[in-house]
Amino acid sequence: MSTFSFMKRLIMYRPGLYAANMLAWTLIHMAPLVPGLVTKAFFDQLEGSAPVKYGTWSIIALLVGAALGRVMLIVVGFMTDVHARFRISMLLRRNMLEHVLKEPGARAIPCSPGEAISQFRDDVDQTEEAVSWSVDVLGMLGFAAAASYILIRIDAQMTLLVFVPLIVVVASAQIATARLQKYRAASRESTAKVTGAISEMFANVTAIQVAGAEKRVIERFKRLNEERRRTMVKDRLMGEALTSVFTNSVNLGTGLILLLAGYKMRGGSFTVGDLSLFVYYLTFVTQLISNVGKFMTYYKQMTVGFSRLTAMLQGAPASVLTGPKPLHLRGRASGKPGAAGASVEPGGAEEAAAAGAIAGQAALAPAAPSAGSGTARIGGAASRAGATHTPEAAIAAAPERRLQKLEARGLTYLYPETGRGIRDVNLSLPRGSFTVITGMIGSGKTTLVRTLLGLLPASRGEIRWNGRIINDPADFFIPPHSAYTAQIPRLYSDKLRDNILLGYPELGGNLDRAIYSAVMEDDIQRLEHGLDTVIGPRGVKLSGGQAQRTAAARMLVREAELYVFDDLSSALDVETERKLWERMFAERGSATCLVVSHRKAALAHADRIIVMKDGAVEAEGTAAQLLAASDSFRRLWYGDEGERESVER
Ligand SMILES: Nc1ncnc2c1ncn2[C@@H]1O[C@H](COP(=O)(O)OP(=O)(O)OP(=O)(O)O)[C@@H](O)[C@H]1O
Repeated sequence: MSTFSFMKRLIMYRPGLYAANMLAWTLIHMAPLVPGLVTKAFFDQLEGSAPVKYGTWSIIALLVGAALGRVMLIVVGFMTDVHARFRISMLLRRNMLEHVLKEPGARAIPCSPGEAISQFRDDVDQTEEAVSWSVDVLGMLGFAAAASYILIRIDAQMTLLVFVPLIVVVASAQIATARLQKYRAASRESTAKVTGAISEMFANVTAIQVAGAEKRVIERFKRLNEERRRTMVKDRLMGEALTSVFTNSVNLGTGLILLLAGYKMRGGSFTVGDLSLFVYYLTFVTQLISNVGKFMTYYKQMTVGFSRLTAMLQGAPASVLTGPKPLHLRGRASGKPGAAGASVEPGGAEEAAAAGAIAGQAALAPAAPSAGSGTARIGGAASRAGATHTPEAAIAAAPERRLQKLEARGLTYLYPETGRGIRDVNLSLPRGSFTVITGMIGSGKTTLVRTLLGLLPASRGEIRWNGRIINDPADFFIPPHSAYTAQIPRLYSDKLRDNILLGYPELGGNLDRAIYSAVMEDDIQRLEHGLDTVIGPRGVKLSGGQAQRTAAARMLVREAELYVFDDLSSALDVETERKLWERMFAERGSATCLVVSHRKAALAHADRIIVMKDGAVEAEGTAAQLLAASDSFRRLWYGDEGERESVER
């Protein structure tokens, strides 16, 4: 899609509002024609070169009326402009957010969160600016045409002599703004590098101290600052030079008019009224040229912004950005389907999606009403409490959706950046089974569970739930079908309770049970305000183990058929981990578990262990079978904590 079509589609989102805005601004730009002519008539009367048509008071009334009229037009113009701008930027942000929330959670954005935020803010603002300035073009050209016609009729030679050089000066200055843009971009980039370096330093104080790297870090910081100083000086110098050209070109033009007018007035071919009209229109013509230049600059910036916004779509068509959608949130209260309106904590799309914080229960919509006995679950309070509004009610109402068997065949996902990932993985999880995926670092364990859950887009393979192919795993693998705890917990600066519930209803003791299963009851007692303790940005007030168990409790509070843990126990001590698995086994009922772990406490409980190597399944079986058959497994088993546990299962 070209930038022009992009702009056209944005305009067509609210064509009536755009037309009203354009009408208002055309009138605003054309309005100065009137006071110019009134002033000319006034001076011509005074001079006696024109018959007296209006008294002094009539002329004052006309001028005041014209000024008031323009003020009112400007008020209307600002109102239409604000409305039009808001709709354009909100449509873009809404559509982008909806797209990001629909993308596989682990690759929802193709850049860092900071860059994505800057695109949501700056690129959208630039687009809004360009579309908003496009309404001025008609009025500015209209004024230029009318003013030129009037002035040429008075004195064609003088019009040419004064306006042509002026147009050349201002237009050249406008062309120079391209260079200004370059300098501005460079100064912004160098500022971003300096702030980036500061945030990296603050985030890595310990690493810098441990490596004794203070001197090198400061040297680098100095270099970045020096680069910033140079780019900022260029930027400011160019900016000030251009401003002075724009400001002084009016004075220059006025000087030229005075020189020529004096000469012509002596010859009697030029009146004082003509002089006033030339001087009056001169200001507006200069403004006009500079405004046309501004529009061209904004248009260029929009082209850059548009390509960055399109890159955010990761291959989806650019028309996604401009799809006409309602902006209001009516009918989108939390808990209802609809991704864009749902409240999702920033930065945690993957975990929030998997934990069911996004209210996307669309996959369950056509649930057939039929009776079914509830199954025992860790977080099963909701259905026991008869809370029919919870997602679990959907499973209760549609027992055929209860997991009997989950299968994956030929599952493949390779990261575009490294070409590594997983290849042709087969998996079969019967109801109630406890399967552990294990393997060396980088063998593909996380990639496998993420691809299975739709958090990464599989390039090949199929996933079947009770034999039925799941086409959109990202929409399907959410509670009550499945709940997931990611390897790195994403916590928010909020109360511990809200971090666990993430908007889920607290019903019939489900929270207490989840806390117990996640072995958190003692930690909560030790916290100053218990569950109401605010845990700080990213949960900094919690230890690594507490953060992981909070994430586990978040998963366990949701009733699900399948629980997926990605290396849940990596920050837990042996005793806490033992308790956690014991409680899981006692509480999970018939729920199915898929666990990434290399720890014996999990491996020893497993019905089936899958050993991953270089992105493929290397061996499968129980711990006893694998200890006999797999070298890799023996290394993992005996390499763990130095324990020598016997295999009891
Ligand atoms: N975001 C990414 N971009 C590119 N390559 C990646 C990315 N994440 C993982 N990989 C690569 O994919 C392969 C599998 O990684 P994965 O994280 O699935 O392994 P893992 O077995 O879960 O490792 P760990 O035990 O450290 O969690 C590795 O070779 C890794 O380098």
